Amino acid sequence: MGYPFCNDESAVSICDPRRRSRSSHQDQKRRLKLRIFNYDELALATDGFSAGNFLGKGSHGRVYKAVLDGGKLLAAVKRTTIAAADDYNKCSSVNQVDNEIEILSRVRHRWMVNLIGYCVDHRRKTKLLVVEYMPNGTLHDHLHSPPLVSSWNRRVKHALQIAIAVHALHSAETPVIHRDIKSSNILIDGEGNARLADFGLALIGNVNDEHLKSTPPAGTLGYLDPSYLAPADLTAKSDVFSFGVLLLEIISGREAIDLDFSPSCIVDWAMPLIKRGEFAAICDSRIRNRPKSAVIRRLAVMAARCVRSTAEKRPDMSEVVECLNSVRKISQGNPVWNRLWRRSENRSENVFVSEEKEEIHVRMVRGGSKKQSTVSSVRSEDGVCERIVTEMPVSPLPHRRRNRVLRSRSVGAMGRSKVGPDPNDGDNTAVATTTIRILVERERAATMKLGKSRSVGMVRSHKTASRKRD
Ligand SMILES: Nc1ncnc2c1ncn2[C@@H]1O[C@H](COP(=O)(O)OP(=O)(O)OP(=O)(O)O)[C@@H](O)[C@H]1O
Repeated sequence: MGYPFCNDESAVSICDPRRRSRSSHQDQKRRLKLRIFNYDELALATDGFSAGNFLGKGSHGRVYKAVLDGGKLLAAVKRTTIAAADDYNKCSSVNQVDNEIEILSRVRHRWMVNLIGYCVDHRRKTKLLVVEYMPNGTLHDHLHSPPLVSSWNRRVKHALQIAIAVHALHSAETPVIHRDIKSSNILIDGEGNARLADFGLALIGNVNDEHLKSTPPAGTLGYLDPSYLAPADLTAKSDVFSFGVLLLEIISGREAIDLDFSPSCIVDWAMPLIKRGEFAAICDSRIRNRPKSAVIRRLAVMAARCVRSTAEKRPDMSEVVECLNSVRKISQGNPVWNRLWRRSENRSENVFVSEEKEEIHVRMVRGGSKKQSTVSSVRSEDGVCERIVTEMPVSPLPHRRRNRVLRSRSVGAMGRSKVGPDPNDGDNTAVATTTIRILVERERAATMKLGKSRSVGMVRSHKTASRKRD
């Protein structure tokens, strides 16, 4: 496989080989050489892939910390085994690594974990991806592993950074749909910024391109768009759905699927509360400083809009970025912005206008003064209701037994695969919790139908999957 090269621009940069003839000069200028590593160099840099340098394990293989260039460059090396053709799981892993190289060699962004280079060693049947090293764990750790509890400001910043990265991917000259947005695919860099990682399931091209139309649905249960049932259903709005789930996770601090909650699926749990305007009930009570009511309301309504069952009605990522930008300004306490915001809060007309701009058609009913801890209701066309509650009761999230949380794994569809644990995985300790793997056979091009609960997927054939859209 030949991999074209990109430079590092502030926006996403894409090199599409199909466009090379048209803009070869421009392309030439934009290309920057990816490094081709040899195996020994990476073995040395990871101390022989030692346990001390082990960072984690994903569905494609293991990840190690590497010290390169005499200590000047820290990197993460993702190692996958090239296996026999009849090994479904490993084939799928290799396909995902190939896909990740293919996409990351064309796309770069400051809020993404970018590719530095790669190594293919046929003798050892190994492929290695060398990406930027992120020393501060995953967003999943920051949200769900006490004592790390992110502040509201930090959560909003991370949500905005990821929204910007996803928007850049969607709006690139040759768009990219990530298909696996989730908190464990967001890594935190040395400066505390959130970076989007793991492009193993991503697809590059226009949704009408043949290769996109023929790729079976894939993603992670709990984050997967329920309207993405067949290859033809794929649009950028599937990423918007996953981002909405991520936003709910950021607001609430609960997992996308958590059996200690009823309903266990975060969308089904949060939506009724948001519709009733009970924003405090979805807030992560572990954060000491309460969020401004405007912050939590805007975040919750945006999340609710992102997870709407009708894909077309979801906002696009530019709108999400715009909303999160304004939320960030409010949460940071920018005095000018706060003054403007308070003024609009005090005039129902302005609230109407601003919410209408967000395509939620609201009717504002003001009930009493703020001092009296009263509630104002804002009802949208689709039943999403906002209540501006001056005194917000905080109901703590119930105590969670960690082993009741389903750690979501990517549903691979880059190659042939099957349901069940990886038989080649001798070490399951890295995944302490239950792992769900539902894998879709490419040949059968099975479609995934999510029930109304949106949390549990089952595989259906084309014939049986009735695609009811609202
Ligand atoms: N660039 C990196 N820098 C530092 N640590 C990393 C990096 N990439 C991955 N890791 C660590 O390795 C772990 C495994 O990552 P990987 O992307 O392979 O799988 P995953 O996203 O956790 O799972 P899945 O592949 O099923 O989606 C991560 O949880 C993280 O702890």
